[in-house]
Amino acid sequence: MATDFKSLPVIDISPLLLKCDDPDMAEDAGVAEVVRQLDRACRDAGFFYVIGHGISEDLINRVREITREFFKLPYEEKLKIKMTPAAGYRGYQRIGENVTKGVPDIHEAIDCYKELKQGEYGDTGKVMEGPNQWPENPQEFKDLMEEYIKLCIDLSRKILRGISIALCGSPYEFEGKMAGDPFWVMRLIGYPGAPFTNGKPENDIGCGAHTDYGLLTLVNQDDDKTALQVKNLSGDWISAIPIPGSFVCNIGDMLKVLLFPLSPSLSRIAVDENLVWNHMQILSNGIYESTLHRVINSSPKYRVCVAFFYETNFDAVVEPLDVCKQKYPAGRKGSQVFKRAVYGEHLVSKVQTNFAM
Ligand SMILES: O=C(O)CCC(=O)C(=O)O
Ligand SMILES: [Fe+2]
Repeated sequence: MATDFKSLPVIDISPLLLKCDDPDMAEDAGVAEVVRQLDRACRDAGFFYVIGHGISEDLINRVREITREFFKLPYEEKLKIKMTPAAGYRGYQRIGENVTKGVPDIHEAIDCYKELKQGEYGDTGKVMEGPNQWPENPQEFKDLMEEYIKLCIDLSRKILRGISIALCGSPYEFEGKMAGDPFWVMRLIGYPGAPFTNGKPENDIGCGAHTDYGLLTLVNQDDDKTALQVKNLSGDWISAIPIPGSFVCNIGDMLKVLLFPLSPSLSRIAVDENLVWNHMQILSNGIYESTLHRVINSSPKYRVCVAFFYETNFDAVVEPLDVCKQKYPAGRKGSQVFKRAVYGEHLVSKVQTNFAM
């Protein structure tokens, strides 16, 4: 949390989308302005709203509505696509089955992942193999979600071109070996409404404080409940108040890891908050954040959120860039060493510990 932001910036990315297949896009004044705003947002909060993204509001709303219809079905019906290790951790989880830092989260969810070809990534990939489990009811569920996923992949790649220009001038830092064949995760999440006691809502934690572990997340949340909260430097929780038709976008640990040496004492991928950002040839005091956030649905109404996580390639080696290693060979505080992380290994360790099976 780099600053004491009090709200999250709103970025109209339409100028970036117009030019984003042009290798010289960085020279366009409209693109340069979007890049400036993305850079500011990534340094200040790690979170921003995206508008002008080209995905129709109708589709965004329909994706949430069909998810709500599924969660309204009887439990036995939902169990037909139950998530198990044998199903590659794909499918339905009941309330409390997902765990954040040892505490069960008050949500139910369907998890889907990019489908891996058999044997494509050896033993690590094997854990995640298998087709996604789509419900047969509602009928058009699978087709709608597959259409939506394609659009989210495309949009994420384009936003990352803007972030890449902000970091190093080239639009393509997150393509090729790093994220040219990106893994993705989609979580369709339902948070029960808060029960009321003595006229006051009881704030159960829908999703405990965490950072996301990929590159970029696109959150499609209900328009009429404020539940997602983002932590600022002072420790205040700032609400991501819904803006209809927008995505709440946030950067994940992988993006941050690319920029920083890691502490070996941390079991999950996280980095020292105080390190000075030093990327490529550029020296900057800016730090890109993967900011802590949590979800508390204190509304009496059921809340739906569809979170799309755009990741690196499954086998990408994510490690601080060379320039960071040269600058801090033992870590900036002397006690740290550099650690390589293979994204797929990190993911597998997360999915295996995230669920109380
Ligand atoms: O429900 C939300 O608004 C966000 C959920 C979230 O942070 C996550 O699934 O990582
Ligand atoms: Fe998250």
